Amino acid sequence: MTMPKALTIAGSDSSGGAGIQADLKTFQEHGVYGMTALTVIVAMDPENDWHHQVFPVEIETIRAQLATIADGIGADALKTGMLPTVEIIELAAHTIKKMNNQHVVIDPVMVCKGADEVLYPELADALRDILTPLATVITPNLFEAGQLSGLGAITTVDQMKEAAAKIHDIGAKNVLITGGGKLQHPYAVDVLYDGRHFDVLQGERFETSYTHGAGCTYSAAITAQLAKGLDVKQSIFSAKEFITEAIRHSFQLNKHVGPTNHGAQRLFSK
Ligand SMILES: Nc1ncnc2c1ncn2[C@@H]1O[C@H](COP(=O)(O)OP(=O)(O)O)[C@@H](O)[C@H]1O
Ligand SMILES: Cc1ncc(COP(=O)(O)O)c(C=O)c1O
Ligand SMILES: [Mg+2]
Repeated sequence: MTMPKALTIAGSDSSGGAGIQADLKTFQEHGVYGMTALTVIVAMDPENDWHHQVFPVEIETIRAQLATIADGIGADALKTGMLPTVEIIELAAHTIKKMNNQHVVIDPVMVCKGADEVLYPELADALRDILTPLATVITPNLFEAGQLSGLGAITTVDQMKEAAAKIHDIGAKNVLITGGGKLQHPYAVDVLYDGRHFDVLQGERFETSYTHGAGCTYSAAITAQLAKGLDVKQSIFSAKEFITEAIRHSFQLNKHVGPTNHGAQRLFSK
């Protein structure tokens, strides 16, 4: 048999809800064979209020992992997650161009939920200039969309549309800005712009702080559906249902963090 294959170029979240762990669990839920190039390891300090500690992987180690897939296997779709240095962003971009993949999902991770601070402020420019033009779909959250578009704080759906148009101008084919729990709105609103139309996706919104890894899970679900051959809109609409169920059934891990439930659609949907 053959299986659709997806690659994620992303970081490890030791707590298991976000990063490469979220990506692999989500690929698996979709029946997609997941492969990885690990860029950074994130650990959380239990003695220091769950402070995020970030350990980048050596560039040569990342290069070797990417060669394994780019030169040795191939992938039907790929996504990026946390990329902790400009050099690593450049390497990811170089590999994406070399692979000439039709389905490239860029999750321009600049912040970790829970930590809520910019991990590497100097990376915003590199994510905008180097990776954004390569995206079939880019999935910034509100903060990241403000950085990429140059609009700063985004607080309304109209501003999400304005930011999406600006990010499309930078070269991303489809821009999906996630409003999530941060936007003051009765629904969990995401705005999609393909250069012609705006789609406003309204999902059921849950009053919960257990949304760790939501963005990773959402972008991985889009990647998995693209790998399976769905078109961009179908992939995004399906992924929105997947993340809504994952948040409906999210749970507490400890007093600091609650991840989305990657298996929720399989476990609880009728
Ligand atoms: N409280 C919530 N209830 C329902 N959906 C949510 C909630 N928070 C986030 N989402 C959805 O989860 C997906 C990921 O968005 P977001 O949380 O903004 O990403 P990130 O984790 O990158 O900050 C989006 O579809 C968003 O609308
Ligand atoms: C390795 C890694 N990637 C990405 C993220 C971003 O997670 P989210 O999906 O909540 O935006 C985190 C957050 O902790 C992380 O540790
Ligand atoms: Mg995110």
